[in-house]
Amino acid sequence: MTRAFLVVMDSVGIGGAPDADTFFNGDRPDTGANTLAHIAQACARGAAEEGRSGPLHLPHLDRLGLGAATRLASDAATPGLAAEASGLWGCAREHSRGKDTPSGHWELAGLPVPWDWHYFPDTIPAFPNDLVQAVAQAAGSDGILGNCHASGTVIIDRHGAEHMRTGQPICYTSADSVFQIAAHEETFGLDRLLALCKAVAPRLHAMKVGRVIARPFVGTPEAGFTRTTNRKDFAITPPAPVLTNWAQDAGRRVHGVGKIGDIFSMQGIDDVVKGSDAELMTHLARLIGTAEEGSLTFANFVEFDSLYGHRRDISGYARALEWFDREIGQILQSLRPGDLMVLTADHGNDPSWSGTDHTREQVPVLVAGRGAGQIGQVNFADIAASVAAHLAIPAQGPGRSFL
Ligand SMILES: O=P(O)(O)O[C@H]1O[C@H](CO)[C@@H](O)[C@H]1O
Ligand SMILES: [Mn+2]
Ligand SMILES: [Mn+2]
Repeated sequence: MTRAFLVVMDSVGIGGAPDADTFFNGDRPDTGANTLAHIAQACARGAAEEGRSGPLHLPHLDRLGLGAATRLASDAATPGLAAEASGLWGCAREHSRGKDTPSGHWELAGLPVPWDWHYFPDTIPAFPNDLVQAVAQAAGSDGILGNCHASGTVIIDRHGAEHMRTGQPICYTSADSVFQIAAHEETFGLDRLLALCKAVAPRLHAMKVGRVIARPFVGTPEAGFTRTTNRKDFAITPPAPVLTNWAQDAGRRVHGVGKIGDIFSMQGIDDVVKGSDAELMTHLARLIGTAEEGSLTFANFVEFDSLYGHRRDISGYARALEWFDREIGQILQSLRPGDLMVLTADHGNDPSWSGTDHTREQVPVLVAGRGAGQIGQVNFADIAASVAAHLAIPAQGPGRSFL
């Protein structure tokens, strides 16, 4: 028996999506967006010097094949990433018509999204009146604030004081199929915010809006507002069994790390640990020591995306990558013979791009524990099929194992 660790570096895209021209940030198509390459290029020209310095330094990921995968996906220059790949490496493309976290993760888990998500228009108001009424009623408020496309940090600065005064929830969306509700943890109440999201989620899911996201924050108008780690996503349940179900149905343990539980509505998942990425890394290290033979551990590290990609913070993103690389270097050393670790991503979020939304990109597929070589260009669902093949459990859906 062997174990599998599937680790998603949220939004670490490597460019080259063949359908990038059909996805947008505002009016600009995502053609040419390349999260990893553009960060590497900014670092190399000294344009990412906050809290770090010089060329992007990712020796462990690069040795697994990150630079090689990026050049395969997109032909982009990857200064600083020039190692001879010693892992099994390739790049993967997504087929679902969404560049969001659930679309990416479901497809990585073997299930391309079988429908078109509902997106709210980039207009003010963004939400239909009946939805606004329903949300206000569920919140027990006179109305809602926001009602537009926005960045989550900008909108709490804009409406935080009024929200504290009126008790109206701040509702906003993005280029993703999301309905996000921001509210103050103390004046509005965290439990009340979670209950509100849970109450309105079925209505939004029925519209094929992928997620209702609770966005709690703290602070004051004078000192400013900060979001907390108590974010919670209420996502549509995957409409068919995915990798986690395949494993559980075969009698295997399935451990979730980070937002995996939310993304899959806990389908097929035995237990989940949550926290900051630093805390999640500690949990992942612990699981490398304790995960049962034959088990699947599925982890998501979200801060690349939430703290740096959406904020268009190139230095911050580079710092996060360099931190992750150091940590994963340690983790790779503690894998046991027979263990498989796959490092990949769910979409891009190029911090050098315009707008604040995800970018349609291919993702890296970096495999430790199964020798060296080139996988080439594969599909997201092939990752699920490969993990299933490694665990010797039956797979479903369109994926084909590359192992
Ligand atoms: O700007 P914030 O609130 O971080 O929102 C981002 O987070 C959402 C979920 O990942 C995305 O759809 C994007 O809107
Ligand atoms: Mn994501
Ligand atoms: Mn995101």
